[in-house]
Amino acid sequence: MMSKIVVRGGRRLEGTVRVHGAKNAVLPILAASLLATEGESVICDVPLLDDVLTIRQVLQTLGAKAVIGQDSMTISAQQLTSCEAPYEWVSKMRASFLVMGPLLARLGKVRISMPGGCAIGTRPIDQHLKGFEAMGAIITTGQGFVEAAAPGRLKGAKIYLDVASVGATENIMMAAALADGTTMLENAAKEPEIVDLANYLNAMGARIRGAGTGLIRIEGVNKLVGARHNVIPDRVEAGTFLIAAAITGGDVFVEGAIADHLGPVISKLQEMGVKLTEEDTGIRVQADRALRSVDVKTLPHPGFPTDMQSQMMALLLVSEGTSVVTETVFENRFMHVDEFRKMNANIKVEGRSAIITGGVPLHGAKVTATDLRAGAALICAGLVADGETEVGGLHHVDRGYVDIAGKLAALGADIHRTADEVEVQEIVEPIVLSSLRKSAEADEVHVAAAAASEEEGYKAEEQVAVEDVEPTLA
Ligand SMILES: CC(=O)N[C@H]1[C@@H](OP(=O)(O)OP(=O)(O)OC[C@H]2O[C@@H](n3ccc(=O)[nH]c3=O)[C@H](O)[C@@H]2O)O[C@H](CO)[C@@H](O)[C@@H]1O
Ligand SMILES: C=C(OP(=O)(O)O)C(=O)O
Repeated sequence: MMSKIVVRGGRRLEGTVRVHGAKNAVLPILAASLLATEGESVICDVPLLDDVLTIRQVLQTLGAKAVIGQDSMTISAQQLTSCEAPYEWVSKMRASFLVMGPLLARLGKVRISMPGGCAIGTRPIDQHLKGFEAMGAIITTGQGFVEAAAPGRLKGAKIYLDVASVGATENIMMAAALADGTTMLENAAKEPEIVDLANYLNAMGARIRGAGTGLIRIEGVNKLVGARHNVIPDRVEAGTFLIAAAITGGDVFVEGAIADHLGPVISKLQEMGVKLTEEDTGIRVQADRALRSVDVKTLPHPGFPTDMQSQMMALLLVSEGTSVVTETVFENRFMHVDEFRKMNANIKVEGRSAIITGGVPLHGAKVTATDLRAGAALICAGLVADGETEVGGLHHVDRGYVDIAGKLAALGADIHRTADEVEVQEIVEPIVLSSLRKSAEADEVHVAAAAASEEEGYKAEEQVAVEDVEPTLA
């Protein structure tokens, strides 16, 4: 039996919840660690998510060491043994494609599976490839793979992105950090995770200016070395808890939430009548009266984040009046609408907009997370629905939330996760790692064991430098 999260609605959330490190920051940061030819990188505040375990597998497949510690990961990438990122991992998680820039810059060649589309949209990679080509890479695609070679070295270039893509900005920034000459990246994405990646790359010895604005200047350097870095708190997880608290009329302190990263979410919640107070170490959310409906349009940062759209929709379901939610970033990010309807929600979709008639009572139902944020949104709706809501499809939720049920239960929600027999039997390593999620004490024991067995593995295994390996590219 696949596990489910079971919520019984009606409890008001109260207390403090701590936000983990940001999934969307740690994934590119771990990919960027491949650029270090000397020294180790120690990445702190690493959330132990399934996506993090996936990128770790990718790094290991390429020959890097990636040892999990207590909320941290230590990466040594001095000797890479492969330039190929296989289908197995890239198909599992699109962000695996972020190793393309580092591998191309570092090794001059890469073979990587095409990430393909996913539930929320087709998600092309044309802007990533356009950037690499402008830097002199020769790219061929076929049989589900992208192969690229940069004879000599990548060259700095002026690159204009047709869409301000987060992933393309990150991939190009990482490649340009080791290129010959200066890259000017125009219409770059401005998300806080891009600033975090640039800070890490600069700590490794890169020369990047302007991250967080639409124009990023990257002066290529000859060498990057391992560095220590603390990942920023997860603004989407923080925003999810702001909404979970607000939907129950609760009073919660979201520790680690950074108001600057949550501007549009905070503004919309305030328009609705939610009280938010910025404190030194986080944000307090209080919602003690009926909420007003608002219209929301998703946009690239600093606009309203698409990753908060479904959670916001859950809150709009319980507010008075009619709201229009328009999704402009992904063409297919309304799959949660049908699931909300199972809970009695009144939503009409017209093209890229969803029209929500709020204030209709929600009823518990069996629903499925259609993507990661949809899962979080359904859990939020379950917190106020009458009766029991059973949320399945938790493999999506586990990609991006560390123990969401445990955190909500600690705030007073009536919520639990059922055991997960099939997944536990099928996935060997994540068993150890998911048990790490259970308690801080267990964490220490298992982390020590995992690290020790890994160290032994390294000793036993003969390391082969990538230069000694037959090129895998045609
Ligand atoms: C791991 C990670 O950080 N994921 C985030 C990242 O995804 P990701 O980096 O994949 O998202 P992008 O910013 O690239 O995508 C935004 C839009 O640009 C389009 N596009 C993108 C690349 C390209 O080469 N061509 C193109 O047309 C996409 O199809 C999409 O419509 O940003 C998204 C938008 O904020 C978030 O929802 C994801 O949570
Ligand atoms: C869409 C998301 O992630 P990804 O880009 O990894 O699919 C998300 O975090 O909501």
